[in-house]
Order: sequence, then structure tokens, then C-alpha cells
Amino acid sequence: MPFNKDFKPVALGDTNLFKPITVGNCKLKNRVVLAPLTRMRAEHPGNVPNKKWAVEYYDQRSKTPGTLLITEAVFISAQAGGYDNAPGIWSEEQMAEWKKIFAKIHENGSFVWPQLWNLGRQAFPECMKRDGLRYDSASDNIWMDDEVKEKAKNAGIEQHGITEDEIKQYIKDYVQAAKNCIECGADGIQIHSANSYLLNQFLDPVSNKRTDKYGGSIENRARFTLEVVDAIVDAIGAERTAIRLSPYNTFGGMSGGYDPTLLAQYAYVIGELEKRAINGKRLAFLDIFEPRVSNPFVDEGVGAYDQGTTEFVFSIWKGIVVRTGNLALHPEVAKEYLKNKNTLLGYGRYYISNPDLVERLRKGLPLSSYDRPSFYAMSDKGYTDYPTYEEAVKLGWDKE
Ligand SMILES: C=C(C)c1ccc(C)c(O)c1
Repeated sequence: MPFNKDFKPVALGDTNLFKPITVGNCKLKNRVVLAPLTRMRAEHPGNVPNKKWAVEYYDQRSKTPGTLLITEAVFISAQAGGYDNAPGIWSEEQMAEWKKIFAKIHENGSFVWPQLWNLGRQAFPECMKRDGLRYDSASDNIWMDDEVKEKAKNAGIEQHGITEDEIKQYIKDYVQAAKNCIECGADGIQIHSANSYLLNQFLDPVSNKRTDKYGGSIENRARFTLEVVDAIVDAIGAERTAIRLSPYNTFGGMSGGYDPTLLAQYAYVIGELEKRAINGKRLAFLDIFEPRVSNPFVDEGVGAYDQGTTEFVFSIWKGIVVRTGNLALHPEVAKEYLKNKNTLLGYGRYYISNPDLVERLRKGLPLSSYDRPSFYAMSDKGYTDYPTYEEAVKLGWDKE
């Protein structure tokens, strides 16, 4: 893919983006963060990180020492999964591959935080039926969309509102997965409580119709997420624990900004995290998915929700924030965000196509466009074959 000719690069080397900051136990030399990016290259069966390509993929994106990388989302257990080609971190075989990946990132002087994932109703129903697993969510049969409802019916599996005992088991699975990450060498973990996956299905009243202590009020809908936070903090420490939230996301049937009460839900969760912080258990960072991207499946710049902002977060949370969402082509927005001294910037799609993105942002170098069709393809094409800027110039891309 050639350079993006429609984008005029801006050097950010003299901005706060390259001001060192300590996150947890990690002394970062820049504030560029590899955002968690599912790439669907894990091996099936076994949900094992790709043995041929994954080490190289993360090696290429961690070359600038002192960079924070959040891995692609990682299933905490088979029951939390439901995609054949996404990785887990519950088995020895999976852990053996992650150890190699984490070691390579550390060899480059960078840091790695796996994102802990639990799909809920975003799982493929047919996979759960095939594997003799439940097809879980916050409530029975509140479908993401009619297509999924039909797939579940054809597979002969109901969508199951999980019981309190099953919630307790998931919390144990989150803790074990977090411990496995640290055993494999990770610097910390990020709890995925965003983008319509299971914890988000509990936070959002559109999917959570429960009448027990996990539903029916802002406090109750936040309970599962906060119990996961507390259990993981107790197991590995607050300085090794982060969380991702997406107040405005509409992907996966979530309410986003269209439910006026949703911001109150997130203000409550973040308020509870700040209360814990004041009591000595401050999470390493909050990763906030900006409404600049209300649905990650739509094209660059499409679908931004402009009726609200995440600025409320800063009235509550006094710790470190990663802000992610369509920033690579918008250095002016990046600079605005960087005025806050606790802010780091997450980069996703353009970090796929620019393995040396940190250096390109520092120097204001042209950005290679990405190839969306290969985002989730089982191939090294669109995964490890994107050139660095120097390699691209040798290929004559600057002459095109
Ligand atoms: C492209 C989307 C919406 C996506 C995929 C995977 C994950 C873990 C996520 O948070 C978002």
C-alpha cells in the first residue's frame, strides 16, 4: 500500500507525545501506544498465537525503546472465547508463544500489556455449540442483531444470561489469565470492558435486563466490571492493571451516546475507580475509546459521534489516560489531547500499516495506507509485510 497522499504529516517530536512518563512499573520514553488490535491470525484448534508470524509482527512494532504496546485481545478461557482465530492465554501452548512475543518486545526495550477478553454475545454461536460451551450474555436472548439470532437458532443454542455462580467462575478465569500474563513476562494487563463484549453487555441497559444484583441500576450494571478490577488488582497489583472503556461505542448493538443515561453509567464506573485510587489502588491507566470512532468497522473518519465528548473523564479520574480513536491523520487533535499531562495516545489502524509509526510521528514522515481487507485474514500479507519508512523509500514509494 503506498503512502497516504491526502495526509500532510506533522512532526510531533517536540510535543508531549515524546515526553517520558511512568505507567505502572514502565518508564516510557514516548506516549505513543499500540492500541489493542484483533488480527485473527491465531492457530485453530487451540487459539494459539501464530507461531510463524506473531513474534515478528510485535517485534516490528516495538523497535522504538520505551514504547507501550497493548496486545490484541486475548481470551481468558475457552468459555470466554468464540472465535477460532483469536488467541487465548489459558493453556501452556498459548503461554509458550506469548513468552516468546513478550521477550522480543522487552528485547527492544519496550513494554507489553495484553488485553483480557470475554466475548459474551459477540461470540459465534455455532462455535460455542460445536465446542459444547454456553453462548453467554448478561440476559437471556437479547440479541445483538437478527443475523446473530438466526445463526443461534440454526445452531440450536440459546443466548444464556449467566448466573451469579458463572460470574464468579469468570472472575476466577480473569484472575488466572492475568497471572498467566505476568508469568509470561507481561508488564501488566488491560481489562476489556468496552466495544460490546461481555463486561460492556453488563454495563449497557440495552443488553442487561437482569433483576439481580448485576442489573437494574447504574451501580448493579457496573458490579461485574468492578469485581473483575478488584480481583485482578488483588492478584497482580493496581500498578499492573488497566481497563478499556468505550462510552460512545455503538458497535455490537451498544447504546453509545443515544441513551442519555449512558454517560452517568461511565461516570459512576470511573468514579468508583478513582475512589479506589484515592484509597491507594490507582490503576495504571484508563484506555478511553473516543467517539471519533463510534464503530471501528466503519471507514476512517466515518460515523464519528459529535454530540458528546470524553472530557467528563478528566473531571473524575486523576490518573493516566490513553485516548484512542482516529488520531494518526489528525495531529491537530493529538496535540489538543496532549495538553493534559497524564495523556497518552493510542494508535490502531495506522500502527498496522506503519510498523515504525513512533518514528514517523516523531519526524512527520508520510504514513503508509492500510489494507482493510487483510485486517482479519490468515496471511502474513497485511500483517508483517508493511515496510518501514526507509524500506518504503527503497521501494520507491516516495516517488509514486
Ligand atoms: C473492530 C472491532 C470493533 C474490534 C475487534 C476486536 C476487539 C477486541 C475490539 O475491541 C474491537
